[in-house]
Amino acid sequence: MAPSAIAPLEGSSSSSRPKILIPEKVSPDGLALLSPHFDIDQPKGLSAEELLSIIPQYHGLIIRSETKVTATVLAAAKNLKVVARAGVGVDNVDVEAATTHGIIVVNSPSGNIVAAAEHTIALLMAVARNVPAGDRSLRNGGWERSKLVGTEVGGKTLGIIGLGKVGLKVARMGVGLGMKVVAMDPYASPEIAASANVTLVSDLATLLPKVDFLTIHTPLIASTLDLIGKPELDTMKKTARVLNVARGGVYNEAALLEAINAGTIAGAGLDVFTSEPPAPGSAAEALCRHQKVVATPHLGASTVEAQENVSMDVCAQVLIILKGGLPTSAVNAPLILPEEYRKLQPFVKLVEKMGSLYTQRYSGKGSKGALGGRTFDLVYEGELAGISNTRPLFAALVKGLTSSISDSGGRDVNIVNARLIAKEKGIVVNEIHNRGGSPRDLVYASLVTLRASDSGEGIISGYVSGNTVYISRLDKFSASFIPEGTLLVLHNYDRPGKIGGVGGILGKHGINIRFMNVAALEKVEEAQATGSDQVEEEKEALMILGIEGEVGKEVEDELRAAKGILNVSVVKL
Ligand SMILES: NC(=O)C1=CN([C@@H]2O[C@H](COP(=O)(O)OP(=O)(O)OC[C@H]3O[C@@H](n4cnc5c(N)ncnc54)[C@H](O)[C@@H]3O)[C@@H](O)[C@H]2O)C=CC1
Ligand SMILES: O=C(O)C(=O)COP(=O)(O)O
Repeated sequence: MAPSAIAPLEGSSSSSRPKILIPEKVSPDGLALLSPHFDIDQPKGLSAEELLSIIPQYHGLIIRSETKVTATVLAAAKNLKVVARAGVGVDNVDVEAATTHGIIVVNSPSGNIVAAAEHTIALLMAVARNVPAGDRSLRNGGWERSKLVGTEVGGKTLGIIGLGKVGLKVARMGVGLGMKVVAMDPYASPEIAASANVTLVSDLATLLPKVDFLTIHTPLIASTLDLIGKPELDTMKKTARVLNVARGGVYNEAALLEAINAGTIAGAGLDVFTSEPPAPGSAAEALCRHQKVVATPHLGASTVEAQENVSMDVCAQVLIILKGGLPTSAVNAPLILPEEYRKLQPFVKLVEKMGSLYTQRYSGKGSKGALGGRTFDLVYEGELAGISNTRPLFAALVKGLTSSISDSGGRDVNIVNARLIAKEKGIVVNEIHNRGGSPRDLVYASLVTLRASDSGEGIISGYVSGNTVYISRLDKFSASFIPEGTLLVLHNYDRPGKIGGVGGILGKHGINIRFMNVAALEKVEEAQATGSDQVEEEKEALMILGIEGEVGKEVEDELRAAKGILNVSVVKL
C-alpha cells in the first residue's frame, strides 16, 4: 500500500496533534484513551519499506509481533517518543537502538499471560489426545479410533524451561491436571517454585531425560536461541512431546523435525516459528504439516480478554509518555515498583524545575558558570532517601538543567537516555541519599537539594506538598514559592521601601505581579553574618516575584540600576 493511502482513523483530522501509527490489529478498548488527544493511523499490510518512509511523521508506534522495528526504522523515526508492544515479547524491536535514540519501549508484561498459559495447555492436551487429527479424520468421513489412541497427562512429568510469568501459570495448571512439574530457570525463586509444587533443577541435563512433556517459556534472547537442538533432543525420552508457545528459535526447528521424523521425539505442539508465517520449504513449514505436530498461527495471546488487557496497558502508557510523564512498564529502563512510582511522580516535576531554575539563575556566570563539565550533588533527605531507584529523578534533573539551553527544550531527554545525554554534555550528578536521621530544618516529609559540588555557588532546595512543588531555599536564602511561570529573582539589601520601588518599576511597564515572596537569609548564614566578632553587615534578601508579561532588557536594566539591588534574573519555569 502506498504511504499516501494511509487512512486516518475515523474522526481524526489532519491537525498538528501528535500522531500515532498502529500497523497491526490492536483492540479498540485502549485506542479510545488516545483518540481524543492524538491522530491515529491504522494502515493494514504495511511493508517494511513503507514503514521506513512514513515513520518520521509519528510520535508513537503501537505494534504486536508482526512489525519489525529495526535500528534503521528507529534511526529514521525523528519524532518517535515511544514504541509500545501490545504484548510481552519485544524480540521484534531493536531495544538497544531505541535506547540510543531515547525512544522508550513499553510493553504489557502480564496482560496476555493467562492466554499464553491456557494456549500451552490447549496444545498439551491436543497433542496428548490427537484432537486435531481426530477432527480432521471425522471431517473427511473417517471414524479412526484405534489409530488415534492418545496418552494421559495425569501422573506424567511436565518439564518447564523458564519459570517466569507464563511458565509459573503453566506449572500451576499442570499441577492441577495431576502432573509432576519440574522446572529449570537459573533466575527463578526457589520459594515461589516450592509454593507452586514445582521441583527446580539446576540444568537441562538433569531436566530433559525426566520429562514426558517439555514446554519453554523464556524470552528469545542470544542465550535461548537454539536452546533445544539435536544434542538436547537426543537426551529425551522417545515418548516425549514438546511444546512451544514462547518464540520460534528456542527449539532448533531443523533438529526438531529430524527427531520427529526419526521417531526419537513423539510429537510437538507449536504456536510460534522462526519465520511467521513459515517460509516455503523451511523446516518450520514441514513441522506445521507434520501429522505428529499440532500447529497454530501464533494464537497464544489471541483471546478477547488478553487483547483488551494489552491494549489498555500500552495505550495508557503511550498517553502518559506523549504527555511528558513516566511509563509503568518501560522495557529499556529499570522497573520501578508501583509504590515508588507514586512517591516519585511529584518529585520528578520538582527536580526538573530545580534543574531549569539552576541553569537559568547560575549558568554563564563566571568561569564555573557553564553547564558542561560541571558536577552536581542531588541530595535526597527524609522519605525520599529510602528510595534506591531514583533514575527518573536523575533524568528529570538532566532534562531541567538542559531545557533552557537546548533546541528541543529538553523534550528529547527521558529516563532512557538521560545518562547518555549527561555524559555527552559533561554533566556529572552525584545522587546522595542522606539517610542519617532528621536533617536540619527538615519539616517536610522529603527534601531535595541541588548544589554545585565543584564551586560554592548555587544551591536550591525544594519539597512537595500534596501535588504542589515548592522551592524552600535559593542561594543562601530561605524561600517559599511555587516554581511555575515567569519569575523575577531580585537579590537586594533588605531595606524598607524596596518592594514599593520594584512594584513601581514593573507597574510602569505594565507588568502584573502574581505573587511575591521575600526570602530572608537562612538561619545559620544569618548567625554567622551577625556573629559577635564580626562587623555587622547590611542584611541581604531575595525577592521572588511571579509575574505576567514580558520583562525586556530595558526593565531588567532599570531594576538593576535601582538602589540596593545587587542582581536581577528572569527565569521561565
Ligand atoms: N505465543 C504467544 O502469543 C505469547 C508468547 N509469549 C512469550 O512467552 C515468553 C515468556 O513470557 P513471560 O513468562 O511473560 O516472561 P518472563 O520474563 O516473566 O519469564 C521468562 C523467564 O525465563 C527465564 N529465563 C531466561 N533465560 C533463561 C534460560 N536461558 N534458561 C531458563 N530460563 C530462562 C527468566 O528467568 C524468566 O523467569 C516470552 O518469550 C513471550 O514473548 C508471551 C505471551 C504470548
Ligand atoms: O505477547 C507476546 O509475546 C506474543 O507473542 C503475542 O503476540 P501477538 O501480540 O499476538 O502478535
